[in-house]
Amino acid sequence: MSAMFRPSTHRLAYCARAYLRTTPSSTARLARFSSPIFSATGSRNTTTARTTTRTTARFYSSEQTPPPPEKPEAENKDNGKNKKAATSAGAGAGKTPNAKKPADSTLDSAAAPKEPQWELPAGWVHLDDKEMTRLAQFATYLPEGQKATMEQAFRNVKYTGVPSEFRDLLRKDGLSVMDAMKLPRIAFALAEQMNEFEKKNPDFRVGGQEAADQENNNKGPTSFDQNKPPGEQQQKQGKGPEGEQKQQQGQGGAGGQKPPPPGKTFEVGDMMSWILSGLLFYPLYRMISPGESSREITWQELRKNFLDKGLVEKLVVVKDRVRVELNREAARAMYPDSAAGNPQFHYYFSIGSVDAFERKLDEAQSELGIPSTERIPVSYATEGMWTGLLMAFGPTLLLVGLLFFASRKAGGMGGGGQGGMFGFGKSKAKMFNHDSTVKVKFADVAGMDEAKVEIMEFVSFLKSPERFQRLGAKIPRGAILSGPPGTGKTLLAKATAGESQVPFFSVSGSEFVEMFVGVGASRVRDLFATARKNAPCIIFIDEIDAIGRSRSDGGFRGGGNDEREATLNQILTEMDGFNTSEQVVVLAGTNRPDVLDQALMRPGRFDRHIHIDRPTMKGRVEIFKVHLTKIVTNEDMTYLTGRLAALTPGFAGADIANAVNEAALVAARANATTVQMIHFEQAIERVVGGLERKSLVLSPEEKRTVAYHEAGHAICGWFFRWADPLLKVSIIPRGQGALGYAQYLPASDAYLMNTNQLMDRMAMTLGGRVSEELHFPSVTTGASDDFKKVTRMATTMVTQWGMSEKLGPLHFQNDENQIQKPFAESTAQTIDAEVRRIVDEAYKKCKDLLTARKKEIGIVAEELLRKEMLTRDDLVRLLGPREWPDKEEFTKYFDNRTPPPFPTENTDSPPEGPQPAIFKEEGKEPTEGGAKDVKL
Ligand SMILES: Nc1ncnc2c1ncn2[C@@H]1O[C@H](COP(=O)(O)OP(=O)(O)OP(=O)(O)O)[C@@H](O)[C@H]1O
Repeated sequence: MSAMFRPSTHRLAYCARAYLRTTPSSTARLARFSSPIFSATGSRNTTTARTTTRTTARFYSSEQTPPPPEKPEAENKDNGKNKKAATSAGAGAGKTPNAKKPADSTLDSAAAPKEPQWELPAGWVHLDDKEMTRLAQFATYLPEGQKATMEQAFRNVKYTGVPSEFRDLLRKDGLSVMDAMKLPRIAFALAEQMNEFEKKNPDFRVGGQEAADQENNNKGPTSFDQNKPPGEQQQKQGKGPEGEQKQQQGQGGAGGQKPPPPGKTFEVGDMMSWILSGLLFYPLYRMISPGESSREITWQELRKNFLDKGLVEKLVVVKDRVRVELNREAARAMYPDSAAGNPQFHYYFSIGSVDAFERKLDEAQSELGIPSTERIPVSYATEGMWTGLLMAFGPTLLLVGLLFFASRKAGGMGGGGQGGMFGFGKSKAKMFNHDSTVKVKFADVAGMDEAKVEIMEFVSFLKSPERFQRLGAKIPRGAILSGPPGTGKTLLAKATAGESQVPFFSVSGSEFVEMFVGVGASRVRDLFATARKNAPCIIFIDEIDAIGRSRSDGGFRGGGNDEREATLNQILTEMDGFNTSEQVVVLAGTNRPDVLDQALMRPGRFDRHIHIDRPTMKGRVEIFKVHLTKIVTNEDMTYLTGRLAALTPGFAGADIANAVNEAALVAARANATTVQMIHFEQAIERVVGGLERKSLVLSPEEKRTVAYHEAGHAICGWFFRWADPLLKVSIIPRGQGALGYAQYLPASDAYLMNTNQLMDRMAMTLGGRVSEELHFPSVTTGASDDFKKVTRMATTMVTQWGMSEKLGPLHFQNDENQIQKPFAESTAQTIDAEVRRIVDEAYKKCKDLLTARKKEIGIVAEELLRKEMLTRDDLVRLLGPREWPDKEEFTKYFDNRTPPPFPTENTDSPPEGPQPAIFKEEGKEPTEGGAKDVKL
């Protein structure tokens, strides 16, 4: 076919070419000539524009009329649907398709409700339609989500204009690295200008305008859309006439960009970062994704798609590749949906040798009948060393530069501590102010009267500072609230804010720690700056040990502390920087006051150290009262709170809150209408001992062993004078690995223990094993945990409590982190010998008692096997009343009262794997200073 029509092809090709060639700098002219046409395309008639453009292109094809444009092979695959659109455009040459509204009229009628008030600043210029199209390309390569926003942001450029240097860049065919470096400056100027514009013309706010666009969607595309290549418009509006029709029916938005929520507006910072990211992203994207700015094609594709259609303007040979320079306007008209019309996009093909390429090109041109004077120019370029280097390292350098820029901004070093461009350095403190007032009051914090008194002073200071200032008193800058977890430190800080009715900034120490060095310090700066603005106020830093650790520890642990130290230094500086009249109080919470840096604790910073310990019996009663108000119960409150407090020695406020809530859950599970004593007891048992594991079925042999083991403990507790009285013993497995469970009621909150109490407790702990020895031919592994406790107790007696005559009143702290023991080898031997002596004594004491009470052990164990659980009353029935008087609280809450029936509850399944310890009694042995943690 091509052979048949060759003469006419030649003629047509010659005409088209003659037109182009006789015009000096054809490309430029063509572009300038076609620009108004494109504008008219947007405004009047798409097909006319395409036809006109096509006549300006070089046609060497074998048909008189331009052939239906085919897409380049590669693109056809990706974008086959576009082919239809292109074909219809080609076939429709000369016809008049549906007209579109003119750009300006659309803008006036739809996008812009009225003419904006705006004067172009000096050095700024308006963009023509072609330049607006180029501008739109900056958004082309952005991710979908950002693209629409970027396009909206650029829409107002029509009015605001751009710096003239930006227009120069837009006119260029490609951006150099130097050009790319100008972009941030331009972006800042542009963003500023656009914000100014929006301020003066609220109707033109990007979000608002978009909402208006959405409303006016039926009326036609916006001026910005019209400036897009026709292909893109077709894509957005649906294909061909149907698409336009749809749009006329008000459905055009369906195929177009997703409109943002109506009324959404952009802040200055938003605008800046959108524009900046768009402008930066574009060249960056182009540099790191060369695959998107160029595509390899074959010689056949070149011929079929470009050469035969007269679209090739020039060929540039670079080593073994040939870059194809197309007539952009013609290419765009022919392939509206492909990248061929994009001036930044290049096709290239590989060649075996330059000679072979030249020969092939000559043959092809001869076949197409192109006279030698009109042949496609071929130039030969060498890419310089710098270009090569830039291509190799440019993307990396740009990325590194951006990261550096971001981290500097993040650290606030360049941003003056304003939180940085991306807000890394902004404090994450939660602010509670008058609107979101902290509702907690001192009445909600129970059982810490001394701590409340201390902190009350801060409240008075914040409420009436003159009372203190009059007398020349300086108010403490801050207080450290320390204590075990869950004792109500955060609660107390909140209550302080709630009582003083001042803003409260709450932040956790760990929130200052980030990957970037300097972020923590920047956040501290930001926090204190915000606090000063909101003074009087309270800052609460929870878990301050995350950043306030002693700096001398740092070196020992090895590197990586720079960030933490910088943050700590910043806190120190900020706290020093307070003016005494500035009403900013800093409270901090920690479980580890011992590790804090001394500089933090010195007067002038956190001058007050408020230690909040686990609550006493009285404290627990009060805390229970606070939490029971949230629960539906008909129990006698005085008795209930007293009994529950007696049952929960060692519980912190959080444990109590949890136990009360658990009781309500247990009651709800049982479909009860109110929460009763049984539910509370069940909940406490659950909290202390873990879930019952009824699914763990023991063999009769094992059960028997467990029963005798537990009976041994119970008998010891019953007959040793200083042991804790037993409350309940059971052989129902509970929690992790505990096959038996005994609950003792410790002698109130014992803060001091004497040697007698310690010896009786150790003997009682060994009771399980001794009972096994007395009743069975061999012993089991079940007593391992008991031994651990006994050994630890004896070691502490010897090394810390000065309870060994041989060693005397010495304290040996054996630090596990230290390789060397802090005592001589002979001392170590003496310690070992003394520990052994004490344990042996306890063992002997236990064995003597249990041998004498072997019969009683049998009675208790058999009853236990029958009933699975025995209460104190059962023991009184079986063994007679206990010889030694019990504590007052014990008799008050546990004697002469019917013991609650043994609660039954849902069970969990046993954990996987072997369980080495088969008996476990809950509770801990006394710590330094007495038996604060006592068994249950
Ligand atoms: N004294 C108390 N009075 C009433 N409720 C308390 C008390 N102490 C703790 N609670 C309860 O325990 C919960 C947790 O307490 P909070 O968070 O204040 O403990 P914390 O000492 O800050 O713990 P951590 O050291 O783990 O941060 C509180 O929300 C409250 O319900």
